[in-house]
Amino acid sequence: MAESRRFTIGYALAPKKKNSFIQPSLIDLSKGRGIDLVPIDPSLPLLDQGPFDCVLHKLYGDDWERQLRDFSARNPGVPVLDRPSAIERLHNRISMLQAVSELEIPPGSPDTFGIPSQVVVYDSAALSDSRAVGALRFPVIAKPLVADGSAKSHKMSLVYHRAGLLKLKPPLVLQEFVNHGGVIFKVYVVGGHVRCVKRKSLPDVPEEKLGSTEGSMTFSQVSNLTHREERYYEQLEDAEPPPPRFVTDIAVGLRRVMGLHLFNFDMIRDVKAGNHYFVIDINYFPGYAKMPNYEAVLTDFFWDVLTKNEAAATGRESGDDDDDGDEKKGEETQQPPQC
Ligand SMILES: Nc1ncnc2c1ncn2[C@@H]1O[C@H](COP(=O)(O)OP(=O)(O)OP(=O)(O)O)[C@@H](O)[C@H]1O
Ligand SMILES: O=P(O)(O)O[C@H]1[C@H](O)[C@@H](O)[C@H](OP(=O)(O)O)[C@@H](OP(=O)(O)O)[C@H]1O
Ligand SMILES: [Mg+2]
Ligand SMILES: [Mg+2]
Repeated sequence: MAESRRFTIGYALAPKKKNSFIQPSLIDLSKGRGIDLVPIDPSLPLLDQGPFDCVLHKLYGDDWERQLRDFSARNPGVPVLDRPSAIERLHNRISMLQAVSELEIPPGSPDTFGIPSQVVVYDSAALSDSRAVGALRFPVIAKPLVADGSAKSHKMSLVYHRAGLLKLKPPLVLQEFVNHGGVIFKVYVVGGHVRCVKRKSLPDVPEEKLGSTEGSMTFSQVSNLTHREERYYEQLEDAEPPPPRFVTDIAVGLRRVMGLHLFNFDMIRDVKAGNHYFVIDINYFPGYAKMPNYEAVLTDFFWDVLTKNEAAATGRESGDDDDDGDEKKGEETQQPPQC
């Protein structure tokens, strides 16, 4: 009897990402579907490694991008998830959120979305220039302009007053802080699969403190912190998730606009408006292991990419004519994202 076709996915990930993502449970589930996950050694030339049926990656730097370009030139039929040129816009917090402004969502939902008011500051002089920051309402969150995966790129400051800006180090983005009930909605996208989870966020700034509090507070990766207070978990539990259709529309739209398969985005709900949401962050290849049932979701995604690519290569009718093979299926089988 002929052996059934096996596929090999090469993955190039930083050690921390590899440890969290490449779990034995994912390796085993994929193996059972005929997909072998094989590490790529980033210290060796990519062209000398393989053969691969697909390359999965999250590494930074010009050298890696050049290697991927050379690899694609030599192996035009091998999908690279995702294209470095598409990932690029997520390395800058301005171009990242411009994707949200490019979305065209069909009207019909009572819920609306956008991005918070923000300005980019390139030099220290602009921090004391009222023309640059004058239109912003405080408090603001100061975020490093570059989002390059470094610890530094996650170091934020909540700044209550203009004077608090002076000690900051540009380049950064000053974004208006929005009271949102201390809960963030993280929406994980894996091809056509969308999953929304609730996570810890910064607490609201009480009305009476607005405009009166001085100074600033630094913080980092608050949504990954475990919180010991039981009351907080109740708050998280009670938070009403955004409507599934609304979340899916934004996810599908962002996927199209950005040309990416693997990302998540953070959404908060304005406590004042009640039905207005702000997208505040988009991350390439986020911590999927934190998503319930991630092994099955990723394995299904790998299978779709590989089999549709194979069908396209062998000229068979795949029943799907999009560039990456999973979009149509994703829409047809789109599960409502759960929070
Ligand atoms: N405009 C805002 N209004 C209120 N809270 C905000 C705003 N922007 C960010 N936050 C809070 O700060 C946290 C960090 O911001 P952001 O998500 O932009 O940073 P990040 O380091 O890129 O996060 P991640 O770990 O998801 O990559 C958010 O999870 C949220 O709790
Ligand atoms: O290390 P960089 O490139 O900065 O990427 C991070 C993202 O910015 C975060 O959003 C990921 O955490 P979440 O999956 O909780 O969003 C976070 O997940 P991780 O810490 O589990 O790897 C990272 O993917
Ligand atoms: Mg975030
Ligand atoms: Mg981020």
